[in-house]
Amino acid sequence: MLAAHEVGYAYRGGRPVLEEVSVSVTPGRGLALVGESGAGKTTLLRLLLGLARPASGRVLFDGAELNPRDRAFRRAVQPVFQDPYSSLDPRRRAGRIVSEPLRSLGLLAPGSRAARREEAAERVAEALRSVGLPADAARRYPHEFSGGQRQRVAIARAIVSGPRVLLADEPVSALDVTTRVRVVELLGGLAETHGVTVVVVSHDLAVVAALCADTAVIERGRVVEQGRTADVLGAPSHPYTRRLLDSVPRLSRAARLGPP
Ligand SMILES: Nc1ncnc2c1ncn2[C@@H]1O[C@H](COP(=O)(O)OP(=O)(O)OP(=O)(O)O)[C@@H](O)[C@H]1O
Repeated sequence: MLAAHEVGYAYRGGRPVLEEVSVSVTPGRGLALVGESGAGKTTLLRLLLGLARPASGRVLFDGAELNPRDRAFRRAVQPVFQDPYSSLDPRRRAGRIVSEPLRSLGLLAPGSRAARREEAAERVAEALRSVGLPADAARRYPHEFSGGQRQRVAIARAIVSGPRVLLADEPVSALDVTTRVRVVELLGGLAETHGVTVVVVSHDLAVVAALCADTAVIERGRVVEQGRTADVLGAPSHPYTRRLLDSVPRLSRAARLGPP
């Protein structure tokens, strides 16, 4: 459905950030991209979103070279960003924010202005319901929601067009722990009920295990290990993955004990 085939990428004048990276998204199987900070995960997500073009290799959507202007692609592949504070326009009501993809992708049936507005309102209400927000949330501005609710608004905007893939970059890392669990459950539920496949960048391996059947481990711009999440995290074959897993108990122990 969506794949990177031996892609390479470098930011202007810099060293390569990705080298010969191949990953593919299989319908119904969430894919996690994990690796240390700076490994290139976000850059890979940007290539899969068509926000940047690979310097070498190819990004394919439904078997053909990805064209970011292709409406079918823009409808099918939607982003969810890390920080719902900065990804939602503070001057617009949630209803307007969530309906934006319907307008920009021309998904409203042709008809009178009033009929289109009514259709948009119905589809927005349905998307808001799907993410567990009341329909009257449409009238509120982003600052009138909690962080978790704001991320739900962002997810409603991502699903309103009926996408096949959600590309989510650290979708819950800006949230507190309890809210995080709820939003992960929401994403997992949407994957089942709406048939969307999630591609998630996360440093939280619990999130990865909950959402993704497959995992690719990236170290300094290269995929060093990939396969079923249960295998990759359960019995890692690459020393880098083992180090990544080893750092988890250390981190949670440190968090429990607090500063020395
Ligand atoms: N706009 C940019 N211009 C130049 N270099 C960049 C830019 N964005 C990222 N980089 C560099 O590219 C490399 C990969 O960054 P990227 O954000 O893809 O990593 P990441 O694995 O997502 O890291 P993190 O987990 O910290 O978000 C890093 O060395 C980073 O410094």
